[in-house]
Amino acid sequence: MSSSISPFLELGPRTKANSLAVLHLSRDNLMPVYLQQTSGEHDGYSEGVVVNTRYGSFPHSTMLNVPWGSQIRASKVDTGSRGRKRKRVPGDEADRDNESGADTTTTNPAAAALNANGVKEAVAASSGFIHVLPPTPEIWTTSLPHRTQVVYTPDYSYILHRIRARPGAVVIEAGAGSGSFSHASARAVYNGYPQPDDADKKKKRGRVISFEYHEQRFHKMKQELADHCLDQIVHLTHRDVYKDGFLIEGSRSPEAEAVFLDLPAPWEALPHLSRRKPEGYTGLSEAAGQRKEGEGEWTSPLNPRKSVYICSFSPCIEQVTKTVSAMRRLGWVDIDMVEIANRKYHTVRDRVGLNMPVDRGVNNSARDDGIDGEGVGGGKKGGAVETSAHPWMDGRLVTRGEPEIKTHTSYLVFAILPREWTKEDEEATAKKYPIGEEKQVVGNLDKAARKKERQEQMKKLGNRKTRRKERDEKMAETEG
Ligand SMILES: C[S@@+](CC[C@H](N)C(=O)[O-])C[C@H]1O[C@@H](n2cnc3c(N)ncnc32)[C@H](O)[C@@H]1O
Repeated sequence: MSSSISPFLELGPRTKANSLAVLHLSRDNLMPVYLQQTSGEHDGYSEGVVVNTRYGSFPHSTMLNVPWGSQIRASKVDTGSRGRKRKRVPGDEADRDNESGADTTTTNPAAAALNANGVKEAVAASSGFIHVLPPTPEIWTTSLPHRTQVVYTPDYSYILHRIRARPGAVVIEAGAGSGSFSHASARAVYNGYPQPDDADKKKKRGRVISFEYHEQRFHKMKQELADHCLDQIVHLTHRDVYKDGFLIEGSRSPEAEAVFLDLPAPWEALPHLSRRKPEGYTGLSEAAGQRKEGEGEWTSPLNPRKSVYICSFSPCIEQVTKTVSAMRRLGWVDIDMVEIANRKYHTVRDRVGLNMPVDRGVNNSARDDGIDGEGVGGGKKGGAVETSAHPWMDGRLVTRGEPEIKTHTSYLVFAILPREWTKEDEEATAKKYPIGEEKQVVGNLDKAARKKERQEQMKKLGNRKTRRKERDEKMAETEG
């Protein structure tokens, strides 16, 4: 179990060593890396650990302790022993590492300037740059290693809102797949890490109770959650939820108030998400280490004091029909279906003209491009250029929508399972709020009654003011 705070939950202002960062190479090309502080040569590079991309080589030392979002210039890397080890053949892998043309020189590392960690100080190359981004669930979704189809941001932002995933909530999720939804829901429910005195203080911590039955995916995700310091927020269990339901630690209820199902047959999991033992329930398998049908009391995984909000995510309408039928049978209400038709809008500065030879709102050169001398929007290549004091404000601001809506992802079925209302609950409430014995009616529909209400309120306010005035006068007299 990890002890530090997840960068997905509480992000510092700057990048740090041994923490996840996402390298933004181009719009749809993101690369997650664990930034490392190395001492001395690493893998033949005198600058320590180096990331090689088509935009150049980037030693980790150049990406450490910089504000998130910083632009990082490619470096001329010193291949040191790596360069001496073997002769390069044009087109081999090491050669491709430097497609950008960023200089890769072989020098004597001992002769180069070393920093405090004993690695060579990186020297900026003549071209190539990337940006270093913080790991947010949104960025993770676009950069994560895909093990399955994933839930994308436009869908999960809406789902989390509809199932009321908020700090302190307990959300059940199945299946976990590639962990895209798990990361987003962990951030939504996070209200601090569990503390030893939580029970004494009656503090309820937000948690995601996640299930995955594919063994390899389960192990990969377990490791990923530990690496991201999310293992105390997301509790992942290896289980077939159709057979074995959603109880945790043997037969304990997680008392969930929200559920997200991303399963091929959600109607098979739904009976386990009931408040009482459903008719025709076939019980749990012994594999889950839980009681079998007929043994002991039925334990529901749902919070008995709250209405439960569910979303089931299915790619085809036949699955939706079956899910809705099962929900109706099992007492879910307010069932509706939504499809998110997401469309991206690009907002750019449209800068065209003789002085903008290659640039239509795209950064072709690095922000601090001291080498060509002119910076963004300039460039000597295009001839004499006049740039304004704020080149990023040049040109018309243009917004363009994607010509077509992206293909269908999934149908979202939402429903609510109200909390059970017993005779005892009714009696207790009637006792607390007796009908016909209200002390005061606020917001009367009758105009005259409302006027009277207002007058009475004004009178009360006036009385209070007079009383305060009298008290102040009395105090002034005594002090005098
Ligand atoms: C489409 S993926 C989920 C993707 C995930 N929501 C995400 O955002 O990354 C569906 C997952 O459900 C798992 N699964 C299928 N049937 C299951 C079952 N009966 N119990 C638990 N997991 C199951 C699959 O192994 C698969 O990983």
